[in-house]
Amino acid sequence: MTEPTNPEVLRDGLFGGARALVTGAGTGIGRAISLRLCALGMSVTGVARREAPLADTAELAAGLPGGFDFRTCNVRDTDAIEAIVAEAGEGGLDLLVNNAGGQFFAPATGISQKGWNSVIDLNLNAVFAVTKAAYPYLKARKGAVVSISLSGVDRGGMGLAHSIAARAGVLGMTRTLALEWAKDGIRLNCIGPGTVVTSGLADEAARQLLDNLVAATPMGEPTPPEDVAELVAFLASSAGRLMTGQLIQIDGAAHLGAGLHMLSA
Ligand SMILES: CCCCCCCCCCC/C=C/C(=O)SCCNC(=O)CCNC(=O)[C@H](O)C(C)(C)COP(=O)(O)OP(=O)(O)OC[C@H]1O[C@@H](n2cnc3c(N)ncnc32)[C@H](O)[C@@H]1OP(=O)(O)O
Ligand SMILES: NC(=O)C1=CN([C@@H]2O[C@H](COP(=O)(O)OP(=O)(O)OC[C@H]3O[C@@H](n4cnc5c(N)ncnc54)[C@H](OP(=O)(O)O)[C@@H]3O)[C@@H](O)[C@H]2O)C=CC1
Repeated sequence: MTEPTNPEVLRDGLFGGARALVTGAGTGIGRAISLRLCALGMSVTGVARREAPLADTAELAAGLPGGFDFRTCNVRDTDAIEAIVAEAGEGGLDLLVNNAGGQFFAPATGISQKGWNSVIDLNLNAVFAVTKAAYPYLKARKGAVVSISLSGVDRGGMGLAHSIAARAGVLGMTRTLALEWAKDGIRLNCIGPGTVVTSGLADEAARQLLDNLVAATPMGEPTPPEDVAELVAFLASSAGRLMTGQLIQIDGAAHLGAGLHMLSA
């Protein structure tokens, strides 16, 4: 097997002088993305609601070539997140990673209108607000946007009507903005991880679901957050310079398998 990192492309210092905004940087995939970008020299501003996990990410990033600072904010608070994007953007913005997100598993008949709206707000409306607010800054530096989605967005998934609808919306937005903003040199892509073992799936109640999801993944293993981070770095690098409007599923063939989309909590 080859190493996951191609030294020709993702080499030390690659992102020196570049700046990123990563939502949901306090834990899990967002933390892994932030640390990898910092290791490659990027200055990262992380956003999440809780200060303590963000401070832990900052501690882990200490000593890496890039830098990590953070702001606490609920991405569903449009005014607050737009102000943070503007503040970060004034210093220059090369990469936006829309990672904050999540949902609960429930059959559609068990999703109230409020529950639907909550998940759409978090996983679609907030992504639009952040991406639109970042536009002038990304345009100034021909930057990139990577939105973390879900494996199987184009297939559906039991118990995830709200989340799949939101992520499919983000994919449609991504493809449309890839067209509209191509003239500005801005590229936008989505990554669809399969099952990633993070704190969001760590409690006992989620354990059985996790085991079932992994068992239904053809390659039989979860996706490490570091693999997602590596793909983000690739898409942000010059190696991805002609890649835009794509959904890249990094899921051990979960989206092709017979069973994952049929599982529910
Ligand atoms: C090939 C196809 C494959 C398909 C599947 C592949 C999938 C791969 C594996 C996917 C695994 C995904 C993992 C992750 O996403 S990890 C991240 C983990 N963390 C989370 O997901 C947490 C996210 N949750 C939240 O942020 C919030 O809970 C949420 C935004 C969803 C809601 O926040 P809000 O503050 O608005 O919440 P409220 O408490 O006010 O509730 C709002 C309404 O929602 C209803 N609700 C909440 N939970 C449930 C539930 N479990 N069931 C039903 N309804 C729920 C709640 O009752 C409120 O509505 P009402 O007032 O009308 O009752
Ligand atoms: N884990 C998995 O199996 C998979 C996850 N995904 C997606 O990947 C993304 C990251 O997931 P993962 O790392 O597992 O999740 P985690 O729950 O570990 O991390 C989520 C991060 O987002 C932050 N966050 C959540 N809601 C908000 C909000 N409203 N405003 C600001 N920040 C917020 C959290 O911090 P705080 O709580 O402090 O706000 C935390 O930093 C999500 O979009 C998820 O749906 C996709 C496929 C599979």
